[in-house]
Amino acid sequence: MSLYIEASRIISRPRYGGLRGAIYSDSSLKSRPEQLYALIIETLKYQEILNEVIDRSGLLGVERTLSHPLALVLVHDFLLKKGGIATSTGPLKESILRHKSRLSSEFTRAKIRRGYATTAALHAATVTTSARYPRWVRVNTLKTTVMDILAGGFKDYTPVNEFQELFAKAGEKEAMVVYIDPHIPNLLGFPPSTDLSAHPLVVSGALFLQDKASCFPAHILSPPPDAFVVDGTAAPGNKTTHLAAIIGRGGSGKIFAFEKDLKRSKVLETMVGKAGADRIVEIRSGNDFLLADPWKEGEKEGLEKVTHLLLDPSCSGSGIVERHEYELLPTTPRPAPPASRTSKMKKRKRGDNAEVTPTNLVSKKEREEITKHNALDEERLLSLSTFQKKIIVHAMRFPSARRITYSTCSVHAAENEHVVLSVLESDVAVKRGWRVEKRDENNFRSWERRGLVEECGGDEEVAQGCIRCNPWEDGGIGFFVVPFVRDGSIDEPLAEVREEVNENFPFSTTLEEEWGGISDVGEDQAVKIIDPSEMGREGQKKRISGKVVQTIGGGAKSKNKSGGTTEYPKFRPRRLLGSGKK
Ligand SMILES: C[S@@+](CC[C@H](N)C(=O)[O-])C[C@H]1O[C@@H](n2cnc3c(N)ncnc32)[C@H](O)[C@@H]1O
Repeated sequence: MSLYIEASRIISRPRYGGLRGAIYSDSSLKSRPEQLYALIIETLKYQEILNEVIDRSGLLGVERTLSHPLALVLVHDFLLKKGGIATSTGPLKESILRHKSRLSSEFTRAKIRRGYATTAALHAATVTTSARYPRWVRVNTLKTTVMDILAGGFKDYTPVNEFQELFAKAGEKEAMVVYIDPHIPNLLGFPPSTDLSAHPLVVSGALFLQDKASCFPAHILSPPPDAFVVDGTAAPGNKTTHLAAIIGRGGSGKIFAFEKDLKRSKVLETMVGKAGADRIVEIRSGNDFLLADPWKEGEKEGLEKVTHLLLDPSCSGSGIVERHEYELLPTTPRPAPPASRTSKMKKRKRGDNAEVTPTNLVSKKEREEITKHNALDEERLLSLSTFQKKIIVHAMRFPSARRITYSTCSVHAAENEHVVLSVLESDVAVKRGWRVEKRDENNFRSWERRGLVEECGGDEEVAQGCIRCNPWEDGGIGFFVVPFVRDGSIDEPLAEVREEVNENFPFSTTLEEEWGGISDVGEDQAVKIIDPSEMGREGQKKRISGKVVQTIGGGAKSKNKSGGTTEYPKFRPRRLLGSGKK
């Protein structure tokens, strides 16, 4: 499939998150992802002027095989890319080259109407005016203060009241302005094109380039100076270092930063060092948080005392968008073919007038690939959310835990609200009294965008407790955070909770150990699956004759102790977990 057809297919289909995610996760694409990304991002950046050229040239009225998105990407490369359209021949290229003088002259007129004598002038203006969210900078209070920053290196910057004032107006350059964020203490916004990556204060770790939404979790978790804190999934360390700044140097608090990946642990170490937070953060390099055992001998003065946990696990990243990224703007309907040009057009059969969409240009095999890809997407989301739930449920078992934040840079409810609902139903949440903190109970009540009620099964209170951030319009990437709290008044005896940890985490146990000898409850007695999405390798929960039973999922495989693979039979009960009363 041509680069142009793939590009037009991507820009015309609904996208809930970032372009990079949409391209890199689509295994059905044949074009090089970087080439596709560059073509789409550049086309959409210039779409307003390109649309004007396409409209005024009457291209779509004549070339009936071109859809609007397909025309956009082709006209972009024809007019704006050095070297022009990226194929030597072919009907698509011909459909543009037939109109080359008209397109070129309309482009010149469109530039002049905007006051640009040259294409270079158009480029320069577009780079500054196309950015859609600020350059956010977190002031690291372990090293400096906002006052010092604004009175020192950034004294020439004038404060503005709204972050939108950081953006350049059409035809103007970005101004030297700064925005002091009202939601996150010590967060500053600069004009989008401000490049601070090599700034001495960034290099020294006094400033961190961190998106606004990425600062929500640590701020909402808000551990006091003497708190013992876990960051369960820490690298590269934005939130760990933010937590360290909140705890501060003066207190006796401590952060245990878990990172499973050894390479990423190195990045975390560098970041923590740069932040001046080594004395506050204990890095558990290459450690899987799911295996962290707060009851282990040696954790009496460590994990056992942890009250606050920040969980920002791997997710689909569907909320990640970039400053210069745009979506396809709606356009006017395709014009009727002009009478004077019909003679130049190929004779068309009756009923041939329907718009040719990129999908029509896709072969049957390619359509099948797209369907397969969509199924894979769903499978990927399911496996991510299974992992996300597991990590929250594990944190909820920590004996002294009182407060947890869970966050993702995903816009999918499957990784956000649905995960919240599911963990609230888990045994450990019910037994230990975990709930979603109410909107008016924490320091983030003034943030307007909350969880989606319809994705919270209509539960307004849970939805209001969740926090969402929409890509671009809220000043950055798409994000989700929820604070869970418990007051400890309905604690299960710790011994019982601990037993569940041990029961649930030997993925490498033998089948006999997993079954625990309870094999007398047959499949036909299962009446209700309580939470099918919890079915990881360890199986499903079912309500069987009034009991909640953990069973083993059909066909699931796991590594066993002797290094081989165990394939589980279908729905055999593993062990009784409780009375089933909720
Ligand atoms: C979304 S990133 C975290 C970003 C980080 N919070 C920040 O703000 O810089 C998720 C990280 O969790 C790590 N991870 C995934 N599963 C883990 C596990 N079971 N235990 C510890 N770390 C894990 C990944 O390697 C990855 O580095």
